Amino acid sequence: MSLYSQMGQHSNASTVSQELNRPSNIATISSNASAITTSILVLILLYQIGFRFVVRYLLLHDRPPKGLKLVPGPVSTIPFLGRLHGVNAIAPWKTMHEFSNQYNKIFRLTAYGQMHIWVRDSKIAKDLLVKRAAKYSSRPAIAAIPGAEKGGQYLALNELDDHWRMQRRFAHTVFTASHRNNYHGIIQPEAKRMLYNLLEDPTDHFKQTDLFTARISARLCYGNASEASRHSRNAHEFIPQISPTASGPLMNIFPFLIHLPEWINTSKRWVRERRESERGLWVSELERVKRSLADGTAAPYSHARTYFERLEASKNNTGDTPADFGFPESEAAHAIGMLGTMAVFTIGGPLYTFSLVMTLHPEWQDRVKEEVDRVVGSDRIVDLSDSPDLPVLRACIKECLRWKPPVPLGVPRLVTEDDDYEGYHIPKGSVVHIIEQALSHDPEIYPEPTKYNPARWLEPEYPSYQEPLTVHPRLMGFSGFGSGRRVCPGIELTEAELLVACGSLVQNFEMLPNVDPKTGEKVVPDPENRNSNVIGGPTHFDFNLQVREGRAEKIRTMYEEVKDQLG
Ligand code: HEM
Repeated sequence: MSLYSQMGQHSNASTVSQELNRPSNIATISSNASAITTSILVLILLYQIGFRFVVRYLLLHDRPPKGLKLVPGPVSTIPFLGRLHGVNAIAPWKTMHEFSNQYNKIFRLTAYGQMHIWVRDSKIAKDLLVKRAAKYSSRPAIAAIPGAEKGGQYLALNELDDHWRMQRRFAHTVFTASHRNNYHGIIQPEAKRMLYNLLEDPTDHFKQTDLFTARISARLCYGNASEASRHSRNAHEFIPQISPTASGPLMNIFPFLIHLPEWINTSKRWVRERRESERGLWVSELERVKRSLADGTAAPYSHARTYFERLEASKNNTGDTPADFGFPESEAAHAIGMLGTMAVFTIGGPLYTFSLVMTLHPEWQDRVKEEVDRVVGSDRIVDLSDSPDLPVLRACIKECLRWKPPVPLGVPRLVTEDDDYEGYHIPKGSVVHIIEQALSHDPEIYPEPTKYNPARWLEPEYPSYQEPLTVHPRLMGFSGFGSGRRVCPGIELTEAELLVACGSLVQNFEMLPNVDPKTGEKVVPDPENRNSNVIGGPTHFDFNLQVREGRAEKIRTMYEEVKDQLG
């Protein structure tokens, strides 16, 4: 078909013949023709590029090398966007758990042109994250926080580079020192403060459990809890901002939205403002520690103090002092701030779940009460040294983390080299997720997995039972904290805070369901009401927190004794 006849399809025929008969228009016609030719060539070119993109990127991109196959997975019905529909945006771990039951322990799901590999088996998780750690230990970018994976801004999100190595060494050093020194005696006084505040206002439990974790975190990081509420606020905004779920910015599900201006995509402003305020907070906290070291008023221990002392010592290095951590003060603000942030909501979630299960399961509350009363008595609260004698308390805590995992889909890993695993091709650039919800609900290890049953950690007939009970059950080694190079560095701190806080709660309070004044029926909280954050927990629920007989006076006296040390 000639160009003229193509033109004729789009114009009135008589008008065209009239135009053709006019000699003065011949030049115009030929220049129009060449413009149209160019346009069509451009269109063909774009079509070619588009076609190639579709064929190569969407179809061939996922094609495995000869002899290997792709990990199986649900069919994508929306080109490029992939299989987003049908995923429960409030509780995506439920969908992934269901898919993982259909596919044999490992499946693939492409979303927005990105291959995601989902694993529901602890052996495969270990094979990939531990045995092949060199390929599976980086982190993917987060659309809503561009660049978060670079420059040592957020240890937990950083790719596997030197910033990560230096900060990971720092985290190991400060957490080991804190653990060896019983967290510098911070946890118990803070637990007494929490008990006192709950006595004053028993309906304020959500805020008080949150402040308990935020204050300990701030004191460990900076030796001072005066900004604990700001740290907590930042943590509670940070976590949805990194979540690819209903609670976070839509950009984390549809990354192209990042290109829209702030006035259209208002969550960009939310992220920017939080990051600016976070940087201000982290820098000013660090500067305060620096000033207090100079004027001799610094707390005897803080992670920030350790940073500055090492820096100072390495400047005057005589050969027998350890080297500094290698990163500048501007990065230290982030290294310390991130550790502080992570220790708020991670522990707060299970602590809140504990109140929930004690309310739902009075039989277990009675068993913990009996154990704590017998071991600890009535004149003091639980101490870390009581741990070997409190297996029932430890079992009830660990069962909270198994029953409602705080990180139900793990923290994603980026694959940095092509891999072939058991005949499956796992391409570089894929994102691997370990479905903790499925691991901790594997019926072969945890019979009747949806049932809250701490006995599975205490009685030999259960597959998860381990001896001796003076040590087990414990959180160290539990799948919920990940594995390999990026395993959670906060496990011991979690264990310590939960032991003291949960034990003290049961020692001093009864946790009961509310009663509807009209019907006289118990109002039982619904354990399915959880937020959808990547690291989550129960949403606010109501229950009746009643001080135990004879405990009110004890709580007041204990608080008076420590009030001045709280800072
Ligand atoms: C119940 C409590 C907690 C749970 C369930 C938990 C779970 C996790 C998980 C699943 C990961 C990813 C591990 C992986 O990629 O294999 C992680 C990483 C991390 N956690 Fe925790 N965590 C908890 C408490 C804490 C606490 C108290 C801190 C204190 C600072 C903390 C700091 C971190 C950091 C910094 C990372 C990143 C490590 C890295 O990427 O190298 N976590 N945590």
